[in-house]
Amino acid sequence: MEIMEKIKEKKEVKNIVDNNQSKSLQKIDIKNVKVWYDDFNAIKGIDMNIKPNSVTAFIGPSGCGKSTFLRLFNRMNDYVDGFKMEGKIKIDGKNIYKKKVNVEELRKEIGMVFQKPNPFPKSIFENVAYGLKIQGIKDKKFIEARVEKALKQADLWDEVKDNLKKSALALSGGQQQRLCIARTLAVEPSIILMDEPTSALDPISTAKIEDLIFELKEKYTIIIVTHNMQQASRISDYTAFFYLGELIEYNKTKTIFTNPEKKQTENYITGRFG
Ligand SMILES: Nc1ncnc2c1ncn2[C@@H]1O[C@H](COP(=O)(O)OP(=O)(O)OP(=O)(O)O)[C@@H](O)[C@H]1O
Repeated sequence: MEIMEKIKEKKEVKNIVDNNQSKSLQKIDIKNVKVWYDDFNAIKGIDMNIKPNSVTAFIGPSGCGKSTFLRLFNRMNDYVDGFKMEGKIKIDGKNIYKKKVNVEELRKEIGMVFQKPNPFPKSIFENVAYGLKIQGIKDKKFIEARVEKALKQADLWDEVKDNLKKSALALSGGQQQRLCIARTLAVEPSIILMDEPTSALDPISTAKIEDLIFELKEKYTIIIVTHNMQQASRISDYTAFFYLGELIEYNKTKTIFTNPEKKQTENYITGRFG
């Protein structure tokens, strides 16, 4: 091969690698997203990238649009009357609002944990196995192995392994929330959305969930809405501050909490409003 051709070929390979690298730098790519509930403009044109294997905290005063924005990623707002969205959201490079997207498939990739633990009135085992069963998986051994793995990942296995048939409703609030995390993990999503997951829990259960989030980020991309500034600064890598439907500031958590660029961010994190 001529030397010039070899150089050209090397350059092309490098370009492919660079493109792939820049793609893999973002798990979620959000472009000019706007949301309305009927005439009310709840999200006013947000651009943002979320990095894989990281924890991103959404903070901001009540009603600023954090939950609305979070629920865009698993298309949960689709069920809300009067909801309308503009803009693009790509997950792993794919536009999740394209008409042909299978929303059930999308939700396998994106788990969600809510403010109040919401186990089903079923046994501990059935709660964790639920997502696998509705996917049509019947292999008992496979399901048992996944349930055990998910309960271990959620740091609940040791507490429940001898009582898997017990009702999930008999667990404490903190245990129920870890069960809900296990239920989410059992279907092996790549993103976990958490909407104030510890606001109904006592400090010890909160600490357990925070430790868990920290461990889970090795394998998952986690986005957490929180009103607790200490929590955001303890567990997140990146923090996004929202106000009145706009993304005011988004940066490394350390920067947001030690040296924010905007006065509004500083006022919020120091408790001067919100
Ligand atoms: N289903 C809905 N129908 C109409 N308006 C809604 C609906 N859900 C939210 N909104 C409005 O959209 C705005 C953003 O609400 P959202 O719940 O996303 O805010 P938030 O920042 O998560 O608030 P909080 O911290 O109190 O949970 C608010 O003004 C709210 O009243």
